[in-house]
Amino acid sequence: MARSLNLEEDSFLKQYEDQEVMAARFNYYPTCPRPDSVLGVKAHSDGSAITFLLQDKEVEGLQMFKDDQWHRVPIIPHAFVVNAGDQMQIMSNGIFKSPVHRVVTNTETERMSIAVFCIPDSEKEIKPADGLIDETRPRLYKTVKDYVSLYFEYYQQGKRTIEAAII
Ligand SMILES: O=C(O)CCC(=O)C(=O)O
Ligand SMILES: [Fe+2]
Repeated sequence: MARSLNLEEDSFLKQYEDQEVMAARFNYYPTCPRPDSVLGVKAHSDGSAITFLLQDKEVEGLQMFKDDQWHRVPIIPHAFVVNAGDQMQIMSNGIFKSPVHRVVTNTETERMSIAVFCIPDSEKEIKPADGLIDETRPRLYKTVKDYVSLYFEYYQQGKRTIEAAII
């Protein structure tokens, strides 16, 4: 990802490695009699740097918000959905966007997924890479630390954490 922005290959990794965390979440969505009013997971962006998601290989449910609309994410069996998280949005100075997504429920079939979150070391400072800041593209985000703790606080209040990091 760094190379695709003409940065040194380790520019993002060196910001966050040492005690970085890979946390897996196993999601189980039972059938729901009222999918019109109940979500499996409310709209959010991930607080990670990167998320690898293995969707259920038969049951859809994940949706991404783009251009003011929700779009279903099709199932590609055995393929991962790779999402940039908020901390990647910060390190890339807004070039890689951390998408808002949600999971809808259905009346017919239960669904499962596994999300693996790659999370920077909570002791490390995360900030936009120097090579991505210039007069035409000013720095967009503050330096953050232990973003995930802040993330859970904001998540519970239904707010987007990335907004707190905007300069
Ligand atoms: O179940 C899914 O497809 C997505 C779950 C998700 O967005 C998450 O665990 O952060
Ligand atoms: Fe997510």
